[in-house]
Amino acid sequence: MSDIEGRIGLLGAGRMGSALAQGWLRKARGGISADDIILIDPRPGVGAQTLIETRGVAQADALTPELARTLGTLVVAIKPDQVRPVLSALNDDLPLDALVISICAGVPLRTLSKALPDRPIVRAMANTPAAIGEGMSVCVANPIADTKAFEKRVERLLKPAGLVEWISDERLMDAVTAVSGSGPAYVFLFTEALAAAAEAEGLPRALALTLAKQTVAGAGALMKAGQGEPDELRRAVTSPGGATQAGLDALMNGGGLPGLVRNAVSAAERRGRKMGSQSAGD
Ligand SMILES: NC(=O)C1=CN([C@@H]2O[C@H](COP(=O)(O)OP(=O)(O)OC[C@H]3O[C@@H](n4cnc5c(N)ncnc54)[C@H](O)[C@@H]3O)[C@@H](O)[C@H]2O)C=CC1
Ligand SMILES: O=C(O)[C@@H]1CCC=N1
Repeated sequence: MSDIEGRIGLLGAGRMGSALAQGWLRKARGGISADDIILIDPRPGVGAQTLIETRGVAQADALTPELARTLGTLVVAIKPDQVRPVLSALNDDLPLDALVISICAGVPLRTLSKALPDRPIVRAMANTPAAIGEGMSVCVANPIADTKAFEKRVERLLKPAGLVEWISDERLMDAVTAVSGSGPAYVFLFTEALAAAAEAEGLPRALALTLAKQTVAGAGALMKAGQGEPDELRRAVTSPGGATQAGLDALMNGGGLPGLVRNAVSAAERRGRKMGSQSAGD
């Protein structure tokens, strides 16, 4: 065991839960060790299954009262509509000082606090690049968890999976979800579209996919390396009157890509907000 406070139960080890657990255990000598974690899921996802088989991470089919009593931290990564009934059933057994972190989209702190009253609860939005330590998590705490000590505990859990930011206005969480939670899907769709366009121009399918993937990954790595802000990096590729300019003009045409992205983020934000009011029973 490492110096993590108590055992970490990960409730729901599907696609996002697996990515988080992989992020936690990415470094052989990271802050969290395999012994610290129990994956609670009757059908763990592929990534979680690999951790069970290769790293000896413990697994349970259900969060029983006996298991709940052993937890220092509960990370909730089940589907949003299951959160309220599943957590309410734990109320008598989860220790009052156990830290609860929910990464469920559109599940507000008030829903979590109704299910598990008087506990430190943090609502976070993560994303799947967490699996390789390149995730983005944004957190908001309820009043009980709003202390430096809890902030440190949360960061010890989420920093091995990537960057961590805090907000104090929970209403921004649906916008966060629409940008960094859903964002990897937008980037993958762009990559698919780039590969399809490459193929349409006559490149063989395998080469088209390699060019699209490496271009998106390389551009991301350049931004991450701090070689300039996105607009500067774009200008560095764009020779006046050259090929890139012609391509960008087509992308910007009639509102083009920026308008599409604006609509996508706005639609995702609205969906998150609707899920939130449904889950809170508003
Ligand atoms: N997939 C993503 O990129 C992101 C997902 N999220 C949130 O993470 C949560 C999970 O999403 P995904 O991983 O995509 O879904 P998923 O369907 O891949 O995983 C859900 C897992 O929960 C398990 N499960 C269901 N009921 C359970 C129970 N009572 N006890 C234990 N395990 C149970 C299922 O067997 C499944 O493995 C959602 O609330 C979602 O909003 C948040 C950020 C990003
Ligand atoms: O699609 C969803 O609702 C979740 C939240 C962000 C990514 N996946």
